Amino acid sequence: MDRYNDLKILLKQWEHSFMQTHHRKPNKDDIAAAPEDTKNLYKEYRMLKEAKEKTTNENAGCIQKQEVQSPAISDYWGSHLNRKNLPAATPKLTSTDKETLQASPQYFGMKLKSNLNSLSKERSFSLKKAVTLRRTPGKSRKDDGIASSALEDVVNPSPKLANTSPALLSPSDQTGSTECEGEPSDHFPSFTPLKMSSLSSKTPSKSLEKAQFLRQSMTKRLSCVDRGWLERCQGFTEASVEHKPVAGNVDLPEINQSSATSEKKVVENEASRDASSSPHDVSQVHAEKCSVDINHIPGTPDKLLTLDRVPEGQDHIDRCSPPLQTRKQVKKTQSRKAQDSEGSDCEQKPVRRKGRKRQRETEEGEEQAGQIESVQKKRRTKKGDAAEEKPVKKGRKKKERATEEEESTPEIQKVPQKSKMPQENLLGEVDEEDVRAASSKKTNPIRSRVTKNTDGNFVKINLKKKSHVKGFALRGAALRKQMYMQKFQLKGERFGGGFGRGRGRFGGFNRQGDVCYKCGGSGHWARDCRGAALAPGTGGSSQKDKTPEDEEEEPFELPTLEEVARATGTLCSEPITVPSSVQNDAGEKDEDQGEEILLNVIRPDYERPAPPPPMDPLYSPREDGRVQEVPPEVFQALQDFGYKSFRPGQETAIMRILSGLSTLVVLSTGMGKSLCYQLPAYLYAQRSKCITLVVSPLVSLMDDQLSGIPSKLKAACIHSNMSPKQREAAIEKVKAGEVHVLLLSPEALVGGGHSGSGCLPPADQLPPVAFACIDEAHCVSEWSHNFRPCYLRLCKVLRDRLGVRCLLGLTATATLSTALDIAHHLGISDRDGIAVRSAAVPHNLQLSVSMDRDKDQALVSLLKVSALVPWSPL
Ligand SMILES: Nc1ncnc2c1ncn2[C@@H]1O[C@H](COP(=O)(O)OP(=O)(O)OP(=O)(O)O)[C@@H](O)[C@H]1O
Repeated sequence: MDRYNDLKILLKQWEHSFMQTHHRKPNKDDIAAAPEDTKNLYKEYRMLKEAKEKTTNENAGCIQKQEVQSPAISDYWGSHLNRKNLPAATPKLTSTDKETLQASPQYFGMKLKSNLNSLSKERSFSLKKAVTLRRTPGKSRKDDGIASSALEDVVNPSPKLANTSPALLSPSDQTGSTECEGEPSDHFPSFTPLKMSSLSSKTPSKSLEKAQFLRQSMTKRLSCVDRGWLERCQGFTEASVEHKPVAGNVDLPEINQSSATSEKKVVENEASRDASSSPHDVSQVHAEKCSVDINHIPGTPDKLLTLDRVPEGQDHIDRCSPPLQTRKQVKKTQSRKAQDSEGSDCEQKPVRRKGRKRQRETEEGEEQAGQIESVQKKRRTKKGDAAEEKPVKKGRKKKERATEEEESTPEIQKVPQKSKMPQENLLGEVDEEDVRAASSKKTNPIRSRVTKNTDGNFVKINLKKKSHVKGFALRGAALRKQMYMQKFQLKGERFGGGFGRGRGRFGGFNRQGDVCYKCGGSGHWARDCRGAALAPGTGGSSQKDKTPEDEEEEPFELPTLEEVARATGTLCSEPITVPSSVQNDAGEKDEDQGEEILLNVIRPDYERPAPPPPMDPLYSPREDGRVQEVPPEVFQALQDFGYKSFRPGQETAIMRILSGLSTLVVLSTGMGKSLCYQLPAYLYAQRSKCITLVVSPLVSLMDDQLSGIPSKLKAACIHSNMSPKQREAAIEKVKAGEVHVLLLSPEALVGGGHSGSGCLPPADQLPPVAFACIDEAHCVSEWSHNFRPCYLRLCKVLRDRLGVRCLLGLTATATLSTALDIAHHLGISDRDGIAVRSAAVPHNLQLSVSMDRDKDQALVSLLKVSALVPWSPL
């Protein structure tokens, strides 16, 4: 080769120099006229070239033959015709090679046409044999589309096959190497991959002899080949010319290594290799079998039957089967496939077949293990099987997903992936380490997911429920109780009182008077008291509750009652004598008699702040207790209010109030009872700074009074519908003396609930109260139809807290007994206190009683009376 290249370089240089001098390429005459050295170089170059071409043709034939013989991995037509084995980038051809290759299909195409008619009459065509070849897996059909056209030429146009008579192929049948010699070297100099260059070791003389024979045989063989098939072969041929290895054909080097030396052995030892049962050699054996069978396919269709005769080779038949079928062929063979059960197996996916093969091998191994190994080893085998089946299943899924990727992946790369799986030996045993590795790969991700879910970072939410709370949450009654207690806690914080249950637990000690009954301290209630109020040893606080700080404190003993009485000067000097009868009855308590005497101390009453002194009346009554005559200023005030004269009862009532005499006014509605407190309030306010309290039971009445009060009077009201700020504002006005009349509810004055205090500030902060008017005074009487308990305490609070001595009761509905009862509460002792008491029924109101059962009809008839007709608005 080196000499050949050197000669080529030298001749190129000479031709280059010739072109520079003559400006044209050298022809034969120029070469003949060249120097002797150049001629010799040309001669030597031609010889070497011719010898090289012949050897390469032989190698190409061998490769084509051997690739046909190794369909276990590629296909019938060899890996060089397999599209998946084509290089990614088609290498470029030289100009001479291109011309040669472009010419060759045309030549053989014309040959094919000319021989078509004559050859078709010579041989018959068996569909059955062709059908056998059509059992091609879809995968192979899809991948090896290049070979499909070639297969069509083999199957359908039987005359073409007839052209390659057994006589011509007899040498190849006899020896595997002789068939390789049928390749033409002239027209396909680069058709043979240069991987076969190792065969160039054959002598050139032998090659020269065989070349002529091969030209004839190969010419005839190629005459039956499709032109398109040959054109598709150009790509691979070009790759061979460029000396680039086939990327996907990994079997080729192995074949090359063995083909030159042991090709015959492969054929001869076929029977002996069938006996080989090694699982690792199974594929190789079947591949060789297929290769042997396929050797006969192009020439003799009868040899196609060998595919069906392969006993174990369903898997390998698929591998050896033609890779591609056209759609027409598929349609034609569908019905035949249904009848042919054997062929149906060939159409199964390779992945599934692979898994079945693995299972079959595993079962065989189990059987062997059961015969040889002990029960303990059987268990190991089962474990190994379980671990092995999982990777197989996993492999199936992966293979389904990445079918195309695996198809393009070389077999060499797949082998190490398979080796990761747990392998079993001939006895069916599985290596435990492999099983652990496989199981760990399978189980680890699952475990990680499980730990992730049970980690606590994720909470399972039931969407059917309307709400979800992580962790413990109160529900139902417990939740309502919690909200209830929280409500009272807020109430205690805001108002300082609230419900008793909420005090100790939720606080509420924001009032100054809230102290513990036991120890007198603040901040806790008596039931929670742990202080020193309890006598030592009584067990108020256990030793466990005592903190070290408590133990360090000095013991404090409460003084006895005697000591307190003596200290305060309230100790009674003379002991109280207990009656004898009581002593006899309680003879058992004689021992404690002395202590009772000592405990008989003067207990001071609760000293309320002294009420302010009552205001002096504007007019003092006469000596006989009657009121004075109406002074002119009173009339003046009446005129100031816009009235010219008093109505009946008003004059007496006003003069009694101005005289400081409590009075009960019982007048009908609309008789002018309001003037009875408005005018005295105005007169008192004219004299000095004071206020008049008007207690009204209803807010509506207060509003009505405020709306109808004379402009001379300044009034304000305090009731429950007002906000605290509004109430405080009204109180501030009262304190400032800007209000003459203060209307308020009895609860606001007396105080509601258990607090015992109303909204009014202490009396010392208020202006002096001239008098108090109780509207709807019948509410005071328990016999009234509208009794309100606060009214019972009303007069007491007015007297005791505010120092009110003059009370005015106003009511429109009070019988005599009720009036007397009201007068009793108001402190009206004299009968004249009920100064004004009009008729219960006004004079302009006539009462009548109807005994009719049909009340509605009686009312209608009454309204139709002539006397009521003018009062129709009624
Ligand atoms: N001396 C008077 N002269 C003229 N009109 C008066 C006099 N006194 C009161 N009135 C008028 O009588 C009407 C009723 O007065 P008032 O509301 O005081 O009656 P009342 O007895 O208080 O009624 P009620 O029982 O509904 O409170 C008012 O419009 C008032 O202006």
